Amino acid sequence: MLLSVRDLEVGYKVGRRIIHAVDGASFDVPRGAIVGLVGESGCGKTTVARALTRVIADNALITGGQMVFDGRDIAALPEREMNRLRWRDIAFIPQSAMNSLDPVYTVEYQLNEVLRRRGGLSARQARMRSEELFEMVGIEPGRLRDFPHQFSGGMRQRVAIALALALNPKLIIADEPVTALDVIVQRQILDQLRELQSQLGISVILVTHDISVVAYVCDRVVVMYAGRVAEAGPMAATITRPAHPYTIGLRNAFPDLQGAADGMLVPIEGAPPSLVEPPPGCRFAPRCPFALERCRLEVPETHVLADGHSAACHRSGEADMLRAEGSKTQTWLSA
Ligand SMILES: Nc1ncnc2c1ncn2[C@@H]1O[C@H](COP(=O)(O)OP(=O)(O)OP(=O)(O)O)[C@@H](O)[C@H]1O
Repeated sequence: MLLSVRDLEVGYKVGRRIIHAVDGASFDVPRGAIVGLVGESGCGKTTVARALTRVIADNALITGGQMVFDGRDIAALPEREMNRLRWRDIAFIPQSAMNSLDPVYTVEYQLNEVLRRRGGLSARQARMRSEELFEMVGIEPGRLRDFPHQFSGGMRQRVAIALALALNPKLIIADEPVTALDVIVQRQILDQLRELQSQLGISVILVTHDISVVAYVCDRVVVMYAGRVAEAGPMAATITRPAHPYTIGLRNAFPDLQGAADGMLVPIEGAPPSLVEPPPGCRFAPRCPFALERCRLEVPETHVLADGHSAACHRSGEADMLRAEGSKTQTWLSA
């Protein structure tokens, strides 16, 4: 396993309150796999992604858990060692990657910053590597001297991928890499990411709210809800045989996916709970059509359903019924 996250807790201090943005999240990233971290806005995906690089907001605090990357716990590494890990071992493509390229400098200058300052390459080596990287992501090397605004959105995303690949990391974390792009360009970028990932044997964590992106490109999926992992497993098994009502509901919100409710778009009514004072039991219980009294009171354990597939639901033993009922529109309308 390249990365094992266990019981991760990250909070944000706002005044005298703590927002428990990630509250006991556990998941694994195998070597050479693309893992989708999926869930609706505010569930803590970006917080997890940033905790993994330890580039977190000033008011954020990692308060518990482990993130064992290649045998070392990121949470416990001194900042100096962590800094050595960034770009070289773990590269992060932030959510606003397309706009985060500095408009004042050419793309080559920005690649040089990573290659020379971080990687210690000579000017000549950096030039050669930049050309190689551009070829890898399908951009004509002659365009290295262009400024970010001279590239289209999709091309800028490719540049961001080239930048992430610069020092041959073992893991790339990409936060919503295709969200702002139209569907055709999305597919091209995802195809490219997949191709590079398999060529180079790296692992990718792809953060997205869009489960159809996960279905298109990921090997595994981790479904987050309100700061916790609801369900995790191999992509095909989790999408076709989800066992957590939230995953079933999420699938219904993307009607193109196989198994979605009557082929119609059915949103999950309501909103996620407060992360300042989350409900005591299952966090999805207030919106769950299958919730029992117990669900409102007791935090569900994570149940292993099959090899590498698990769900944190008191009723995961009744998964066949949950799937059958959960794929009916009516179930969600009357919740
Ligand atoms: N710097 C911050 N200070 C206070 N609260 C924050 C901060 N950053 C994030 N949060 C809160 O933490 C929770 C998790 O946010 P996070 O950005 O990780 O979610 P997300 O699933 O990535 O959502 P999105 O897709 O909208 O970015 C949210 O309730 C959010 O409002």
